[in-house]
Order: sequence, then C-alpha cells, then structure tokens
Amino acid sequence: MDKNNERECNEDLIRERRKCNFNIEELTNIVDGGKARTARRREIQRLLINDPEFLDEIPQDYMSHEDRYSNELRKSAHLMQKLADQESGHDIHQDIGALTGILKDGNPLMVHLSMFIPAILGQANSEQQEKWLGRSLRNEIIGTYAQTELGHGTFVRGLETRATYDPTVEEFVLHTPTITATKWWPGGLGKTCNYCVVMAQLYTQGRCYGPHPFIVQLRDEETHRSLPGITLGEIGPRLGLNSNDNGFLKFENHRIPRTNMLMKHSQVLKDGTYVKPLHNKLSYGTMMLVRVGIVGACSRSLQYAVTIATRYSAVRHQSEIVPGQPEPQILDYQTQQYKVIPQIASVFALIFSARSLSKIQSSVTAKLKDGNTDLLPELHSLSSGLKALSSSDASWGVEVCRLACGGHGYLASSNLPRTYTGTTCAITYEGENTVLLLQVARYLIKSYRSIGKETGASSVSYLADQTSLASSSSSFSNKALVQAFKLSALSLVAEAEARLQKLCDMGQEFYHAWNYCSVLLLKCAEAHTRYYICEKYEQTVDSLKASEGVKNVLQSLCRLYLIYHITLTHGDFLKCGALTPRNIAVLEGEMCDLLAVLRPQAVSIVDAFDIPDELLGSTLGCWDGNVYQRLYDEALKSPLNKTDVPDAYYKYLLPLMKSSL
Ligand SMILES: CCCCCCCC/C=C\CCCCCCCCCCCCC/C=C/C(=O)SCCNC(=O)CCNC(=O)[C@H](O)C(C)(C)COP(=O)(O)OP(=O)(O)OC[C@H]1O[C@@H](n2cnc3c(N)ncnc32)[C@H](O)[C@@H]1OP(=O)(O)O
Ligand SMILES: Cc1cc2nc3c(=O)[nH]c(=O)nc-3n(C[C@H](O)[C@H](O)[C@H](O)COP(=O)(O)OP(=O)(O)OC[C@H]3O[C@@H](n4cnc5c(N)ncnc54)[C@H](O)[C@@H]3O)c2cc1C
Repeated sequence: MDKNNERECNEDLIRERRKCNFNIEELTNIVDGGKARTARRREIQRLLINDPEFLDEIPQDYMSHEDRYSNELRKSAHLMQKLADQESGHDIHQDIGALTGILKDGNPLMVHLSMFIPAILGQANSEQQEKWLGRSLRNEIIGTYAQTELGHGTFVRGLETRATYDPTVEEFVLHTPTITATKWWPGGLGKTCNYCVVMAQLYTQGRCYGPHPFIVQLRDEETHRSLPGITLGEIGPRLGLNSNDNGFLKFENHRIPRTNMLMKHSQVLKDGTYVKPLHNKLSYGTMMLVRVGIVGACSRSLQYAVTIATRYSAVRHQSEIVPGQPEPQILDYQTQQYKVIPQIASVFALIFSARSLSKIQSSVTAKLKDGNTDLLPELHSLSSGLKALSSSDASWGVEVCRLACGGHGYLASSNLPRTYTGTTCAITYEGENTVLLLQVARYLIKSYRSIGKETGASSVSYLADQTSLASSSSSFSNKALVQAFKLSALSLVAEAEARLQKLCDMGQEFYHAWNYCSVLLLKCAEAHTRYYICEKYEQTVDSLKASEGVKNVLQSLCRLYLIYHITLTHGDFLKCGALTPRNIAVLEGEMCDLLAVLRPQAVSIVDAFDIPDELLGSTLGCWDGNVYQRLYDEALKSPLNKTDVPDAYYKYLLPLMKSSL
C-alpha cells in the first residue's frame, strides 16, 4: 500500500490524517527506541513482507490441526533460515518486535528462541555453552523449556520429576514417578524439539536439593524418533496458539551424563558432592528473563489491537449524535473514545516501563557476573509485577478494542480474536499473575518491615517516606498525580502490614494470616506496580527531548493514563486521603477533556506504530480503511462458499425437513 497515495484511501481516514499536529516519524522513533532501531525494524519487515514463503495458501482458520502446525513450522524454519542468512550484527533480542505478526497463533520454535537458548546462556557453564550454544543458535538442535507438570505449574518446589545422581557411572537418572509428574505444556515439545532443558528435583548422596536444570536429548538427531525411555506427545487444542505443538513428556529411568546438569550456578561433583549456588533462586533465572521480555511483547499486542480499533472507529459510521444529521464516525462518541484512547495511552506506559525494567535487568546481570546478588529480589519483584500488570492490562485492552469494533471485531478476519488469545496466555504462563503479584506483596511487606535498613532497592525506597501519608497535595500536575499513586500504594502496604500483624498478635500463624489478607496484598502489589509504571511514564515524557508537537501528544497521553487509572481505583485514593471526592470529580471532567483533545490525533498516533498491513493482518485495521470490501472478500474464502448447497444439507437437513411429511 502506497501511503502517499490518498486516492486509494477511505475519505474519513484522509481527513483524520490531515488533522495531525505532530511529526509521526519522530513518534515512531520514540516507539522503536531510536532512529536506528526504526530503520532496522523496517529493513527486517520489508524482508519478510516481500517474501511469498510467508503467505498462507488458505486462511489458517480453515486449516486442520496438523496443517496449521505444519504450515507454521514451514514459515518458522524459513524465518530462522532468513535471519541466519542476514549479515553480521543480528541480535534477535533487539529484533523480536519486528517479527510480531509474521508468524500467527504461536509458533513451534518460539520457546527454542525465547527460553531454551536463554536457559543455556544463563544456566550453562562455559564448557557446556561451548557444546550446546552454537549448535542451538545455528538450529542444529531445537529445544524447549520443560518445567511445568500435570500436577504442578506454579509451585516449582513441588515438581516431581527426579534427577537422581549415580556416582558409579557419573550419570543422572531422570524419572517420572507418577502421572502428575508428566511434563505438560512446553511449547514445541510435542513434535518439534529434539532437546530440552528439564527442571527436575536433584537427588544426590541421598538428599534432595530442589529443582535444577538439566539438558536432555529427546529425539534421535538423524531419525527424529523419540529415544528409548522417553514418551513424547502433543497436548491437544487450546484457546489459542494452536500452531504450536505444546507437549507432554515422561521419563522411564532415562540416563544422562553428569555433565548434562546445567552447572553455571550449582554443581554436582563426580563423587556426588553438591556445590550450592550464590543465591538459591538463580536456577529460576530463565523465567525472570522471559518475564522482562513479556512486558515489551504485551505492548506490541496492544499496539496491534489499538491500531485496528482506532482506524475502524474512524471509518465506521453508526446511529446519530444530532437527531436527523448524518451518522457520525463512531470515534466521535465519547464512550468510544473512552474505550480506545486510554488503550493508546497504555501502549506508551508499557513501552517506557519495559525499557526501564530492561535497564535494571542489565545492571543486575552485570553485578551477578561479579558475584553480587543483592539486587536479585528487587529484579524478581519488579519483573513479576510488571509481567503481571502488562499482561492483564494488554489482555483487557485488546478485549476492549475487540468490543469497540462491534460484531466485526468477533470475526477472525479482524485479527482481534487471535490477538486476544495470543495475549491472554501471558496472564498464565511464565508465572500465573496472582501468584506473581503475591511475590511482589511478599517483597513489599518485607521491605516495609525493614524500613531504616539500607537495601539499595530503589523501587521500594518510598515505603520509608511516612511523612507523605499525612500530606495530600492540592496541585494537579502530572508529578502531583504520581505522588498520589505513591501515597495510595504506601497506604495500602501499611494497611496490609497492620492487618497481618494484628492477626499474628491474635495468635494466628503468619502463613494463615497471609492467606487471610491475600486479597488486600494483591491490591498492594498492583498499586505498587502501577505507581512504578506511572512514575516511569511521567519521568520519561518529562525528560524527553522532542519537538513541541510530539511532546504535547505524549504529555496528554501520560496525563490521560494517570487520571484513567485514578478513576478506576478511586476508592484507594479517597481512603488514604491522597485525593478528595471533589478532586476526583474534577479529574473525571478533565479526563473527558483529554479524550476530546486526543480524538483528532488518534489515527495519526496509531499510524506512528507503523505496523504494515501484511503484519497487522486485519480486515478492519488496514491503512486505507477499505473495510467493507475486505470483509466481503474474506468471507468468500470460506470453504462453505465453494458450493451453493453443501453436502451436509443432503445428509442431515433434508432428512429432517422431510421427516414430518
Ligand atoms: C521463529 C520464532 C520467532 C520468535 C522470536 C522469539 C525471539 C526471542 C528472543 C529473546 C527472548 C527474550 C524474551 C522475549 C519474550 C517475549 C515473548 C514471550 C514468549 C514466551 C513463551 C513462554 C512460554 C511459557 C513458558 C513457561 O510458562 S515456563 C514455566 C514458568 N513457570 C513459572 O513461572 C512458575 C511460577 N512459579 C515460580 O516462579 C515460583 O515457584 C514462585 C511462585 C516464585 C515461588 O517459588 P518458591 O521457590 O516456592 O519460593 P518462595 O518460597 O515463595 O520464596 C522464597 C524466596 O525466593 C524468592 N524468589 C522466588 N523466585 C525468585 C527469583 N526468580 N529470583 C529471586 N528471588 C526469588 C522469593 O521472593 C522469596 O524471597 P524471601 O524469602 O526473601 O521472601
Ligand atoms: C500457552 C501456554 C504455554 C506454556 N508454555 C510452557 C512452557 O513452554 N514450559 C513450561 O514449563 N510451562 C509452560 N506453560 C505452563 C505455565 O507456566 C503454567 O500453566 C503456569 O505457570 C501456571 O501454573 P498452573 O497451570 O499449574 O496453574 P495453577 O498454579 O494450578 O493455578 C490455578 C489457580 O490457582 C491459583 N494459585 C496457585 N497457587 C497459588 C498461590 N500460592 N496463592 C494463591 N493462588 C494460587 C492461581 O492463581 C490460579 O488461579 C505454558 C502455559 C500456557 C497456558
């Protein structure tokens, strides 16, 4: 689609784009993280879009379960080949955003890239990396990350798969003792992978040392048949991601060499002596890494959904605002603006906090190299909180965008259903959200109780600021609103701690008191993480060196985000006195003003996300707004439309209709 050719474009969209009062390319660069990143993303996307190998012969929704898998594996393999053929400087971590949309509905190599390789990098010592890293980067071996079992996902300490060390032959014996110990879920495990990283309970010298990672060959490298002692399969259809082969795995006393235990952090020596790690949660490092990545991935899903919903809302006309006047664009309804525009604001919130988290991760990783694990709990808490809020915000945001598109949003061809199923899975995987938020709460309560002791953990330093509890601000600057979030979080933590203490003082064991307060604890964790996101949003926009137009748009979006979230949880702000009922009423009014200010810019802002039509894959969201023709053309692809009268009519309907004669 030639974006300069207005003649091919829907007139409403032309008018919307003429209202733009900021530099779109500049905003695109901010979204990508710099001009060079924009250029690189576009280069990769051009490479993919212009390659016919990525086209589906028929829409995926009409394919059988096997064909979906096979078609996506074909494209994934082609993509890997293509990326490998690129000249130097290729870094998949930087480029993952560029790949969004090319592979649809999960892909069988995703966990190889996002977890198996990172697990080798983060958990294997240098000799082990020498043996497996190059081979996996070159895709000579394909792996997955097999942790979850039928009986346990969340409670990693409860895993049942055993790795028992046998010093006589220097081997580990991997065994699945019960049905509930069957590995269940790992992406690509069913049919694609020939290796995997298995998390299993380590037994040596008669003692259990908890879950540890082991690299295990699953299939023969020549025939791809599963090895003796190993049972593998696929777990069947899911809500979404059905092009992947999420699998199951059982071991029957399967032996692997001692050196297949990933030994960067802890070791088992030849004689079976266990050498413990610097920190006993270092073996959870792969999960932490992916949680950080998920925040950015969620912002991209939301970019797709808001692009579709905003463009469609500009093209769609329905009902009337002024009686008797032409039907307005649905984007003119304030309620529609309230659905769509806060989701646009949310995209930037997620982008900026993902960047901040990624920086913290890099500095913690650097410190770990020097043996310093002090900031690991801080990273665990932040990555858990942000993974949880980003996945739930994005999932809800995508769903709101689907609802904003009315009936057409329910069509597969809108690409909103698939965007939703591909996002909501992140609420569950890589740590179920409630569970992760309770980990954040644990950290908050612990930090609150150790006020006065220097921990160096900056995300919780505000908990020591008791004086702010007494003071509510009368100013409404963005900074002042962020302070209100801080006050609300601090007050919830103080309340939860006091409630916990009271129950303990009354004689309850701490763990029962904890469970009894866990709804409130969840709120603490959410409020704390929301405060973090709001603070990063405000600081990033405030310090941004940008043209006036771009800065104004981002200031308005940031302000909308702050006020939107205050109105959603206003009870917490009232309860702690951070805001008065009058303040809330004023802010609610201002939110409506902001919707009106941002409304004329909405299409241009989503244009700045710069998602090519071929990747957006939506009848409703295309650049040219030619929605109705596309919907009709897609409907014609239904196999039921190949004949006027389907066979099923003769088989079932005709006999029924004639039976009463
Ligand atoms: C062709 C393909 C193209 C694709 C391109 C892809 C390219 C990718 C490139 C790069 C990768 C980057 C990443 C990008 C990602 C973006 C996309 C994402 C797609 C990913 C696909 C994912 C598929 C899904 C995989 C999975 O789901 S794997 C399984 C995940 N499972 C879990 O997360 C389990 C959750 N449970 C736990 O983590 C733990 O059990 C627990 C809940 C934390 C509790 O642990 P426990 O040991 O019981 O601890 P406690 O007793 O509660 O606490 C003790 C103590 O420890 C602290 N703690 C806990 N965890 C940690 C930690 N990780 N670090 C530090 N500290 C920790 C805890 O706070 C306690 O501390 P205190 O005692 O001090 O309070
Ligand atoms: C699409 C998808 C892909 C996946 N890919 C992989 C993979 O590649 N590798 C892999 O190993 N795993 C994978 N998983 C598994 C995933 O990691 C687990 O499903 C996840 O960790 C949740 O565990 P669970 O299913 O046991 O849920 P459960 O823990 O049984 O959760 C059920 C309910 O119990 C609640 N609950 C559990 N514990 C607590 C608690 N302590 N406090 C309060 N409430 C609690 C939860 O909040 C939830 O409401 C995948 C899952 C999905 C959906």
